[in-house]
Amino acid sequence: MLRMETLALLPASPGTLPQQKKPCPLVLRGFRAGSRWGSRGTGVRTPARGPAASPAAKAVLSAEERAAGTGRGGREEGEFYDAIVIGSGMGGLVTATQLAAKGARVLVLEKYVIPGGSSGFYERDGFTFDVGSSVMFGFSDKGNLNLITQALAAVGCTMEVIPDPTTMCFHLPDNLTVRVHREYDDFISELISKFPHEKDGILKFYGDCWKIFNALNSLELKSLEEPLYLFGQFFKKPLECLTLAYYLPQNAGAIARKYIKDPTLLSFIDAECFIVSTVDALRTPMINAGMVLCDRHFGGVNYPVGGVGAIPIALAKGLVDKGSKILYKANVTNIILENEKAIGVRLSDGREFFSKTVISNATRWDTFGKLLKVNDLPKEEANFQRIYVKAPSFFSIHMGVKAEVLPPDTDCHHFILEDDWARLEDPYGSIFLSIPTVLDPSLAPEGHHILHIFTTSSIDDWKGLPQKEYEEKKQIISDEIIRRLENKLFPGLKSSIVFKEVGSPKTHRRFLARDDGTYGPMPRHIPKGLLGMPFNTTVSLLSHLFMLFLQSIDGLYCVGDSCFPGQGVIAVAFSGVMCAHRVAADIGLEKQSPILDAAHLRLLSWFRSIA
Ligand SMILES: NC(=O)c1ccc[n+]([C@@H]2O[C@H](COP(=O)([O-])OP(=O)(O)OC[C@H]3O[C@@H](n4cnc5c(N)ncnc54)[C@H](O)[C@@H]3O)[C@@H](O)[C@H]2O)c1
Ligand SMILES: CC(C)=CCC/C(C)=C/C=C/C(C)=C/C=C/C(C)=C/C=C/C=C(C)/C=C/C=C(C)/C=C/C=C(\C)CCC=C(C)C
Repeated sequence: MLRMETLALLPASPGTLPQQKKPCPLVLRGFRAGSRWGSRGTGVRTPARGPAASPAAKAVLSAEERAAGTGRGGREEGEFYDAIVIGSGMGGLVTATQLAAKGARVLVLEKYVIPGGSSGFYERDGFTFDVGSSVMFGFSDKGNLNLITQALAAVGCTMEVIPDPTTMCFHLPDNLTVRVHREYDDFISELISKFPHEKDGILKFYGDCWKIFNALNSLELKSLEEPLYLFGQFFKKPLECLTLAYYLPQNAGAIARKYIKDPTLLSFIDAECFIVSTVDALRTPMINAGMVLCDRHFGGVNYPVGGVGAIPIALAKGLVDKGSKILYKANVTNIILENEKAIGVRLSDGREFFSKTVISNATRWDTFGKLLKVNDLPKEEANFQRIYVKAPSFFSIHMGVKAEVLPPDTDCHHFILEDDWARLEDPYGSIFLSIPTVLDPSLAPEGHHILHIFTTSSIDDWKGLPQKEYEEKKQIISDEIIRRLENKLFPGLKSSIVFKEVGSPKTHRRFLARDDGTYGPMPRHIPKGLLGMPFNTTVSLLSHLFMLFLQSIDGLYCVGDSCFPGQGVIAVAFSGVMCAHRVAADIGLEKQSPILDAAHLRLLSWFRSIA
């Protein structure tokens, strides 16, 4: 039987998976400008809008299957797959479902008991908590960049979402408060009202973001590692592709500095970028900034009914419906190589599975440091580690509070840095706060809200502590963060807490299987935009000499936040779309040209080496 744990990030029991409405068309619920959902603060709630009776989770994974450690279809040893995906984070699931939709037979192997990784959920005392971010980009019903919506649609799934009228509220030093309204004009007017002398600069910087977003939004998004597709896009949309090529090696901070001089406004742009990349604007690729700073106004930030964890559950169900498989409690310990080609994987319990291709959704540090048993780090990996280091992990607090502690019309997402801009990137400096029950009250018992608070923290702070000191440290740091929130936003917060669970970087490492609990890669120095970020193929373990003649693919691919374009749920979804396209081409499900491939992959590899 599944052993119950009391640490954060673990569902309370198989019976307490969040329930999800039966699939229904994507619907953006209307919202009243200036007012918010429900009548928070009074304890009176709007009618439950969230989960209906049928738990989608059960459709994905029955209690018996969970106990047996298998998904549907019993034991799969001996079967041969087109692709094995290690890990069911959003990156892995999008790859798997896209491949299944193209007709491939896929096996997803997930170490944990439910799908989703950092986009998973857990339940406690009637609260349904998102493990990671509750800020969902790419989840609208328009354009080409709604990649979450498209990923669900590819396997016949749709979900109901709730639009967030204010995508973020910044609480910054010198009492600067900026609300990022869903309507772009409202946001820009608010920002200009705080910095009237920088009106031109503001319009130019965010104008450049729109150039990027509009170019991205006009393309059909597939693998940039597939030359037939890439040349086709250049042919169809030359200006848009050249715009993207122009911004590819640039960072947001440098562009902001071309137009803006006010140091406080530049610091605000740093904070905007920190959310996108966990580093300041000078180190944030302009393409990523353009994508996020505009999608929040174009498609908007939309929250899925039933919580973020409902997305991977729906994808896992769609995958199974397409005839592919997912196994839980399947801890991959080895990628099996034969003649320098990845041919399968071995699990910690000794089971082996074989396939044409292997795709790792584990971080690159885990993939190349633990799963691949090779003596020397492949040259491309060494190059990646030269440019990128592991971003710190997170200290997170999941709380249930009495509803009356929140003032009426409280926003859903907040970023708090009270006194000193210099503390933006310091451990425990900036605080991220999401209150998803502002949008979907059904995630908490009547009269209560969820507060999900997180801040950066390094695993080094937590290593080697005896259990008692570890618990005391969690208590001290969480008390301090709650005190800061009490001072800045919610007087009386501490006494309103009815449930609290604290996770440290060790918790993230343990439950998300991420090396040092890292949030993802961050550039060591100022990067050349996105130029150095690896795509999905891994360069052959054979000598580079062969690369012009042999396809530089050894059957192993990576997907997730340590691949182009980096951290973020929407970013890993794009990584999944790219990966699935490249793999499908390599196994004959999409068009490809081996000769062009070899030259193109070599060229991209050279670009990365000069980054
Ligand atoms: N606090 C937050 O807001 C937060 C925290 C972390 C990540 N995130 C978001 O999620 C993104 C990451 O998504 P992702 O898809 O790259 O990865 P992920 O970490 O979400 O998922 C990886 C999955 O692979 C599984 N896995 C890892 N090693 C395995 C092994 N050896 N065998 C079997 N399964 C294994 C893990 O259990 C996990 O489910 C981040 O960039 C970030 O945007 C958010
Ligand atoms: C190839 C070559 C060389 C060239 C060519 C040119 C071209 C064509 C190019 C193209 C390109 C492309 C297509 C690109 C794309 C890109 C993309 C899609 C991107 C995306 C991105 C995204 C991102 C980054 C995202 C992110 C997000 C995030 C991170 C989020 C987060 C959140 C959080 C943390 C939460 C917060 C909270 C609070 C505050 C509460």
